[in-house]
Amino acid sequence: MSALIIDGKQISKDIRASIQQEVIRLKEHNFQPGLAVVLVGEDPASQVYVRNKEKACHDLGYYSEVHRLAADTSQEALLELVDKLNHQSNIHGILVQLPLPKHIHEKAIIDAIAVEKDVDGFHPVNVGNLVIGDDSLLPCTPAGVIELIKRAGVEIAGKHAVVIGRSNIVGKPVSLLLQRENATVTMCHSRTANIAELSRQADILVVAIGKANFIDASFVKPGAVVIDVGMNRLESGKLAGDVDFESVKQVSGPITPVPGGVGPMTITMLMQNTLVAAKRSHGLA
Ligand SMILES: Nc1nc2c(c(=O)[nH]1)N[C@@H](CN(C=O)c1ccc(C(=O)N[C@@H](CCC(=O)O)C(=O)O)cc1)CN2
Repeated sequence: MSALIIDGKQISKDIRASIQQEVIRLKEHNFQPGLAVVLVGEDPASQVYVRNKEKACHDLGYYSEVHRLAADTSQEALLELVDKLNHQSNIHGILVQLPLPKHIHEKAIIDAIAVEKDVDGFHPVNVGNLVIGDDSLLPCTPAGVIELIKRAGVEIAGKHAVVIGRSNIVGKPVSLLLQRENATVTMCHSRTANIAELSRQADILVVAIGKANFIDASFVKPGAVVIDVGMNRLESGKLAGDVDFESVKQVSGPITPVPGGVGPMTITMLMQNTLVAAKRSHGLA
């Protein structure tokens, strides 16, 4: 039997359609969510992501500002811009595109974003709230992973989830979110001795290790849900996930492809977070 392919593009479309309905309702009350995106430098992939964020804002009817700054912009100048956006009442979400040029201390910039406008969910207060289970803006890619699993009709509670990768932006938060959904979570990383053995125990396997095609069918229990967060650009220019999709889909249950799986959800969840931040700023959520 062939596995169900979890279509991140279609799920994204469905979520955006309901966001759009809500934005129309808010507009009737003269209220428009606003997102500011800041890009420093000319990294080609970042330029594409920022353009896609700008387009998503336009399509959904958000107010948006994109600040494109030169690669040699100083940390002080960037902090000044963040401070200005923190005080701008028509901006409810601020996103500084990562990675930043090496001379800028990423943490200093993230820490400077107002907690209630941190639609990336990277500010330490939002991370802390996630750890203790309080309401917070959730990091977009991990939130997208949970949404994909749920919309594939998979019950998370009581399952054994194995997360491969422990980054601050994916592995750690996705583990916390799975735990919040009442999964039992095992985290593996580059120093885990028996990754294959542990991942074969997973009912839900989330892979975010940054190594192209690292997971083959021998790592996967028959029927397990497989979520591939990897995005590795091969020398050929092709994009590959961390999961060898062709091999794994022969044994797995529902599985995400790359591209077209988790990736499209990142911007959709950013739009969702911006809506939540905007509504909260007006006491509506
Ligand atoms: N401030 C942030 N910076 C970065 C984040 C983030 O969440 N916040 N994530 C990534 C980049 N990113 C959004 O910013 C992003 C990455 C990938 C996709 C996506 O749709 N991928 C497609 C394939 C695209 C391609 O062909 O290159 C897919 O997987 O289908 C969207 C957004 C790093 N920076």
